[in-house]
Amino acid sequence: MKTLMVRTKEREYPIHIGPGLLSSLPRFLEDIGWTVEKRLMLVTDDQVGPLYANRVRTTLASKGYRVHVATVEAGEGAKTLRRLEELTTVCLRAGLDRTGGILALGGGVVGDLAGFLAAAYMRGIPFVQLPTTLLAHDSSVGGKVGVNHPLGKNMIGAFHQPSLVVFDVDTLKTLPRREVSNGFAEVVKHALIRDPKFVRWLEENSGSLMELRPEPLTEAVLRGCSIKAEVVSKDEKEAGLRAVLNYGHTLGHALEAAAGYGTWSHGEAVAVGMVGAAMLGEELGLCPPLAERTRRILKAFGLPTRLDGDFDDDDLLERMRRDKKAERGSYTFILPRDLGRVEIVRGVEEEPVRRVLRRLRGGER
Ligand SMILES: NC(=O)c1ccc[n+]([C@@H]2O[C@H](COP(=O)([O-])OP(=O)(O)OC[C@H]3O[C@@H](n4cnc5c(N)ncnc54)[C@H](O)[C@@H]3O)[C@@H](O)[C@H]2O)c1
Ligand SMILES: O=C(O)C(=O)C[C@@H](O)[C@H](O)[C@H](O)COP(=O)(O)O
Ligand SMILES: [Zn+2]
Repeated sequence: MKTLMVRTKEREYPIHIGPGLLSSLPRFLEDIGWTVEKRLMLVTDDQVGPLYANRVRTTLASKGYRVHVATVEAGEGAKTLRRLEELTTVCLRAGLDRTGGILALGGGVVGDLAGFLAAAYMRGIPFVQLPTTLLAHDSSVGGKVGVNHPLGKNMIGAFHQPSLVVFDVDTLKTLPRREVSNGFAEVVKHALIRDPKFVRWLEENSGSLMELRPEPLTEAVLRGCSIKAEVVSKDEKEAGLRAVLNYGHTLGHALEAAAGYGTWSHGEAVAVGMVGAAMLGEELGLCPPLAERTRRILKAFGLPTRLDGDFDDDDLLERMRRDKKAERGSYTFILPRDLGRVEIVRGVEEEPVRRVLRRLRGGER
């Protein structure tokens, strides 16, 4: 097992990464001071629940914890205010009070939703992230929690740091292949924004990583989590630096919402968004040619790199102007300066963005 720490101004918490860790959950909870008196609400989805929820509940119950389980439907469609209200009802009926805690067992959807429940329930109770997707090496760390709005991704949310993250990499064995690719989009993102050596390592090891070979897989999760933890520790509330974690997301979020949440996975949309960001960096003369290399690495992880589908450019542009990073309706992007180095760029003109949308539709598949 490897442990990383996230250290913000107000708190610090561990991220444990390794195989078989769910069975040690009672010990990890004890380490952060959660006693058996703490009533727990385990939130999961209807795909993850049948695989892991019973095991987690039984492990905790055997040590004396009282654990309620709340299940939402699998997929992005569950990240809504409606589900938040329903989960609140479940918590109230179960008698959860301010001494209680939430466990988020699942991918980024469950993590964001249950984390927001924890942020809002009785104005805030603690929660623990138990990520089960590769993508969730990103979403479980850093405390961005929330739900979607029809007009934009994650438009309603909060910063609420977990008290603990336990990433049992054995859970990745049951991931469908599309979800493996989905998760690698954020791993590649972490490399592209911060670490050229990690980019080269991913290029060299894409084959064994896609086969989920335990050693390189754990290494990839660790390196991705380390980059996330380092950035969040320096800028918890996105005053500046943290925005680099949004590489590929200005277009990515617009695609997810425009296609209808859940049509494109988050990682697929971010993959196309990162190719677009590299193209935009090239168009604006900010970086050496990077779009083709970005495309190649993402393709090696089975990700899309083109804008296929019935998207209306004006609609996408409007959505990108509404992005959370935007100020006074101008386009803001995270753009590359070089391999492994990006920066926030405000006030981008519309014409180069339109050219990029056209470029993303052309070229080889
Ligand atoms: N808060 C953050 O910092 C942050 C970071 C990145 C992404 N996100 C959010 O995360 C969400 C995407 O997360 P995701 O890709 O994990 O999606 P997800 O939670 O929908 O999981 C993807 C699918 O895999 C299934 N699944 C999960 N674990 C499984 C397992 N071990 N075995 C078999 N099936 C399993 C789920 O039921 C679901 O159908 C998006 O809403 C995105 O906005 C948040
Ligand atoms: O943690 C962050 O900061 C990120 O930007 C990580 C992203 O991968 C993630 O998708 C996040 O939810 C996006 O945040 P948002 O503020 O753009 O909604
Ligand atoms: Zn993301």
